[in-house]
Amino acid sequence: MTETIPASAAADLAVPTRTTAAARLEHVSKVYGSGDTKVFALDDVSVELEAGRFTAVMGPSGSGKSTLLHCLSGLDSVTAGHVWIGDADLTKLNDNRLTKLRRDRLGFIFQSFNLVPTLTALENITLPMAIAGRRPDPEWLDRVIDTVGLRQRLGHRPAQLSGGQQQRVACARALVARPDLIFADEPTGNLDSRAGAEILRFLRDCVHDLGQTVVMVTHDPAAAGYSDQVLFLADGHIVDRMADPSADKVLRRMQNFEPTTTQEG
Ligand SMILES: Nc1ncnc2c1ncn2[C@@H]1O[C@H](COP(=O)(O)OP(=O)(O)OP(=O)(O)O)[C@@H](O)[C@H]1O
Repeated sequence: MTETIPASAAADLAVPTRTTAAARLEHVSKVYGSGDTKVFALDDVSVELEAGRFTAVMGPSGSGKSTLLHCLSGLDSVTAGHVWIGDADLTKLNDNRLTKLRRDRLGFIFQSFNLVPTLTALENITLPMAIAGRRPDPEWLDRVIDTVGLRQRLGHRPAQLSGGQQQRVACARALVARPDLIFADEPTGNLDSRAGAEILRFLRDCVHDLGQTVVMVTHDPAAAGYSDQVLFLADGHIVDRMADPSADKVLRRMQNFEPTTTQEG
């Protein structure tokens, strides 16, 4: 037996009703192409992400997971609807204000890390804060470095690091400014299971100890098991929501996955 909430109830749960949201989508659609090639990557999705929670986003390939993350984090524009980060409506911000909001309040961990090849690991980690004219809190910087296991590699350049170590630099870079929200797209995709588990535990601690909010796209039920809740997407809709997931529960849900087109909002 899974403990997932039926899709119809999930729809109700996903409708924005509280004011403590770190982020929310309000009737968001994202359409790619036109005519015969038109794709509704997101189709009238409304969802609220409460502050201080770790949310995993799962679903079949092409269901809209990355699109949801990109729209939610202001990396991509929406075709219709509104996107809120706290009380800021991203669809109303000009490019400069959107860039500033992303820089000051959001952290990103994506599959391609875009480390600067000429900078050391430490310089890469602190670069976004340096650009913003801010200094990292030394204690927090130390904790981040130790947690991601980079203490012995701080002077190395990306080419001198393994793929896993480069990913850990990218994680540290996203975490060091203590952003309100961290958006992660398959953050442990190329890490071995031990290194991946360390990153996931660290993200979970950021949420539970420091009140940060993490939204993570993953295909891995074990990774989703670290989250507080899982949103399941299919065909551009949120079709289910699982509270207090475990890897086993998520795996069973994925195995039984029967995409429906339950409408949100
Ligand atoms: N730039 C684009 N142009 C046209 N169609 C796109 C574009 N980006 C995404 N799509 C389409 O939108 C839908 C959702 O894509 P998205 O990448 O969000 O899915 P996903 O769930 O993240 O998939 P995966 O698990 O394979 O990464 C897919 O049908 C995809 O082909």
